[in-house]
Amino acid sequence: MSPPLIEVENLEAWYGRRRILHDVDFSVNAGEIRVIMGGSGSGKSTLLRHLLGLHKPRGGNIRLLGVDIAKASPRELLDVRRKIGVSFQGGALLTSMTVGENVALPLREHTTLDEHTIRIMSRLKLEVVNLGGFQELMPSQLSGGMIKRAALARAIVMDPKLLFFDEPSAGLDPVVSAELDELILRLRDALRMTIVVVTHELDSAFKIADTITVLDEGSILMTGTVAEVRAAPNERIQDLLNRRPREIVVDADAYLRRLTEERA
Ligand SMILES: Nc1ncnc2c1ncn2[C@@H]1O[C@H](COP(=O)(O)OP(=O)(O)OP(=O)(O)O)[C@@H](O)[C@H]1O
Repeated sequence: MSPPLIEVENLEAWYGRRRILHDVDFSVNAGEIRVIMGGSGSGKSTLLRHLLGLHKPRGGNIRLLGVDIAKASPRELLDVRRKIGVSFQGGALLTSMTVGENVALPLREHTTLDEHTIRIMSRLKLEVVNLGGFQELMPSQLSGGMIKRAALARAIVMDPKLLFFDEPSAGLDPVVSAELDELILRLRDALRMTIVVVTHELDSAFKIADTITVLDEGSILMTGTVAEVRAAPNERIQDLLNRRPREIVVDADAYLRRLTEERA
């Protein structure tokens, strides 16, 4: 069996004096769709930023495609980044360029391919996401779901081994969101991509995940298959699955102390 594409050991992440992630351990194997699930503020985006090497971990290790990203040279980091696709929340297409030009951007930036090949490759990827023939439109002429799909085409235009998708369903209606789920499954099956999806949408997570990592208050409650997560006896997991709110206990003194400490 090939080694995991992502290996995280004992990851610890801080913002200033606040510890956000601790004891985070998990790995992602080739060909799987891993969903990282957790409530608001559980640390999903922080984890994603560390996985992508945008922040250095305060403790622990992250190996991405076999490279320890905290110790990697800028050249090694660039090499790893070229093999990774990322689709962030909001899509972030450049509004002054056509859809086709947006999708072609990574090829222009990272390769020396000629114009004709770049056009063919970006058109092919637009077809993969069901946007064949839309290359000449401007992003403002697309619906929310189409923008997400165009951003996905851009994320996969370099045929990445590993694709990160942050909150695919955010801002989409259920039907469009279900279409995007189908597309993610197709990328795994047809293009054999390994995909990490960060979401708090349970329906979507259960539909697309091979495995789920459940994050809560900065640590991992469990990693398992959909069936294992659904059947987990852990009370906090069941609260998340049944959308039961956490009991909010406010310690006003501790809150004020932290505020003044953070300002000091
Ligand atoms: N740049 C930052 N500086 C300081 N604290 C931050 C920063 N970004 C996030 N945090 C804090 O870290 C914690 C985890 O936030 P994070 O955005 O990773 O959670 P999340 O699970 O992605 O939440 P959501 O689903 O609401 O986006 C939160 O308490 C948040 O306030």
